[in-house]
Amino acid sequence: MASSFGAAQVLVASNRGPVSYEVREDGSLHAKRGGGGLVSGLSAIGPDAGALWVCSALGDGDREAVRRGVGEDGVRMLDVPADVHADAYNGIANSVLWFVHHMLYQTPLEPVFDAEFRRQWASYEAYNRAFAEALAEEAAEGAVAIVQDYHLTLVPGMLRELRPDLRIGHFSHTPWAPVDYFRLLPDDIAERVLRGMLGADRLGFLTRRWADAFTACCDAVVGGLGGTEIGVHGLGADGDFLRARSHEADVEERMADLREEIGTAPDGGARRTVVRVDRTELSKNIVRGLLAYRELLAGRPEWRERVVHVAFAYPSRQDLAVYRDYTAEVRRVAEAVNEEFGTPGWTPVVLNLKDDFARSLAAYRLADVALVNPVRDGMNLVAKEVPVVSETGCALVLSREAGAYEELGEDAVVVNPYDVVGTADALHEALSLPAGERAERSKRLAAAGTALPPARWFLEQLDALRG
Ligand SMILES: O=P(O)(O)OC[C@H]1O[C@H](O[C@H]2O[C@H](CO)[C@@H](O)[C@H](O)[C@H]2O)[C@H](O)[C@@H](O)[C@@H]1O
Repeated sequence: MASSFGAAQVLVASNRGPVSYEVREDGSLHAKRGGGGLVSGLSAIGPDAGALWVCSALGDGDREAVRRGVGEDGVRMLDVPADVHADAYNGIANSVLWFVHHMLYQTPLEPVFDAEFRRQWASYEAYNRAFAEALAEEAAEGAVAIVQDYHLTLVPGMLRELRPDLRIGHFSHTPWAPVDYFRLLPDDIAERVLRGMLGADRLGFLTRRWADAFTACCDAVVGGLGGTEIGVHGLGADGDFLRARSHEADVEERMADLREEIGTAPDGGARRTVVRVDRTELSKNIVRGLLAYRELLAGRPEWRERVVHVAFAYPSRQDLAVYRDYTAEVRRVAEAVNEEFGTPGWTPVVLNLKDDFARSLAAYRLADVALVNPVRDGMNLVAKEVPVVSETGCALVLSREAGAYEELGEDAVVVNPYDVVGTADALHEALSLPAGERAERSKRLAAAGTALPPARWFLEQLDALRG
């Protein structure tokens, strides 16, 4: 296949691919774009640029597509048995590795690594092996393979054994846990994860902080990095795409709807908007964000009727009870704020639980303040995207625990994500910034946030990997 990456063939491997399928009532298959920050980042360099993307079939629609031989050029979907995928994805990747790196365990009772965990771990190994074998089969002599994220930590080591001729990279889109937290994992598993990743020639991380944490874990658990190189590549937003997409007709339509829902202040002026857009993900800290907004309205009554919090909490990982419970809590707290403060002409929180990309872009355009307050986050692309699209320039309230803080911290209003009162104060400060200063800061945030757009982010890694 022709590639825009030069002579060597390029392969990418990730759990979630660039496309997923739905079976319609009439039995036809409908393709839609895959979701999440990783996919948005990789889409700019995937099949269209000539890379082969190996990913997993994720649901019945995808499995049906594989069975019918329906697919896109440059994408190979692996039909791993559904129970093996569920154990690997829900069980190990999202309930163990994600929790470790985001430090989400309620440690008096969790984690418990029992026989069930060991059974799921066997599936995680089988799942990783399926990827390694597919990559080994697809790769031409001397090809470059870049493996993505915590779902596939064992692939580099397995692939190295099968195909010593390849250049192998791995990129982590999550934070990396500090040594003491990483060592909650059983010793043999901690070692397997690190040795699996160290099978790569080069490992990439989103920030220096996560790269250093990984190095510290290797020093403590396996005596160092061996010959593996470490690189930092801070994935940025795709400014050109966002600017163009946010002016398409569907976004304009939704702007009109949103403007009506936001309404006008009692003096007839425009209401301010505090916007957040997240998957309903435990690490994103949506509930404390709502409590901070409540605190703002309680402690500074001058903002009542003058501000609306437009919060997007898209469905995520709903197979896991803890995510379903979190979604219910987000809804409960948003309703409680509306009940406590709402008036006939003012809904303080406009909560959106349905996935609608065009509507979130409309909210970006209307944003006066973006609220990004994760307890821990690999990067957080929303922090980088809103300043690019916001029409009047937006202020950014940003958690110091988001990877994006390393690049955007100077022009953001920075918060400790656990401090609800501090976050309420930050919201007040952001809402009160003089228009000129807000616009200036927003311009600098947009420039920093688009400094390494996805295509360059990927090319940078390829160049480094090829030496
Ligand atoms: O595939 P899902 O289980 O639905 O989850 C979606 C993605 O979540 C994580 O995204 C991270 O990657 C982003 C890009 O580098 C980063 O900006 C964000 O802050 C992270 O949370 C996960 O790492 C991906 O593998 C998932 O596909």
